[in-house]
Amino acid sequence: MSMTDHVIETDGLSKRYGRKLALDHLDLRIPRGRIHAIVGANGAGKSTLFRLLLGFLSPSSGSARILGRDSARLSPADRARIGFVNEEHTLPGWMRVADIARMQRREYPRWNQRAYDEVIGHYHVLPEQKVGQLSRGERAGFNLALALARSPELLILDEPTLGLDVVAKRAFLESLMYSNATDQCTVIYCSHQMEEIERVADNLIILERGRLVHMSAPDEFCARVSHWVADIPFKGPDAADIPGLLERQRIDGLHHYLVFDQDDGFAEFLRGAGARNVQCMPVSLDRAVNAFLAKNHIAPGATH
Ligand SMILES: Nc1ncnc2c1ncn2[C@@H]1O[C@H](COP(=O)(O)OP(=O)(O)OP(=O)(O)O)[C@@H](O)[C@H]1O
Repeated sequence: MSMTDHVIETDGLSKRYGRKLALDHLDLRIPRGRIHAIVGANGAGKSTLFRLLLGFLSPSSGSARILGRDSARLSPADRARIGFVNEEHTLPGWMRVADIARMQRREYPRWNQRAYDEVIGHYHVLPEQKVGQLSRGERAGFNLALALARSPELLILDEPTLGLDVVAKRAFLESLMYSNATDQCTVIYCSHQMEEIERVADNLIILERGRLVHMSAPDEFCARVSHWVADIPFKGPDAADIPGLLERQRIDGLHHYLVFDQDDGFAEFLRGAGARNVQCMPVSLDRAVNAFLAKNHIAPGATH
């Protein structure tokens, strides 16, 4: 482990695919412990970042370290400290659940049977079932049970609930959140599902076109976005004049504004623009992140 105790450290990390710059001088530091969510629009560079961190791709420039090791030179022993679950859940369909668990128990010296039993206990998975017979949700749970039982120091979950129904998503999140095994490791959770992130994440990391644009606790981020409703006759102020504007809409004759980093001064601004009634409302994380991502030209400095 490095002196700084960051599980992930990138310095000026860039990845270019031909003319496309997928990661753009990314400086990211993720501290050890807790659950960190990485979010970003499609194509923001999340999968590229994971591939670079795990050494499956080489950077165009800059460097990446994972658990204090250079990503480009990970040994099998380093890899054994890292768990990775994605939506593909690639296990041989013809093998039985019990046989895979037995094989992994032998293969991984830090195997934690209690963690395995605890997580798999959330699912109706029978040991004699073949992987190919499991439902998508059961397969996701089985993968999570295996990943946590290997006692990783770092567990990367890349869209692990993609394609699962609401019940299966909830089962997955609960088995993750209530597992004692997660106390011992740092979890990186990558998802487009904000309600999941709201429930599990301690830290929210937002990537936009290969750059880090925000990092803070999710509720701190939410508190910086506010929703204002104003009763303004006629068309209201021009978008270019509205401070911190992320999104605006006109619904039933009322003007709705989602704005970033605005305080009571914004009410004054709206009154100055002719508003008779002004109301401010809190915003869900889903709404806040999506409005933030939809608005390209506002990119506040990342907070560490
Ligand atoms: N092998 C490749 N060749 C060319 N361009 C690529 C390649 N892989 C990714 N890209 C481009 O790099 C950018 C980042 O892609 P990446 O898959 O890392 O994004 P992402 O954030 O994981 O997206 P999503 O949320 O859709 O999975 C995208 O614009 C994509 O088109």
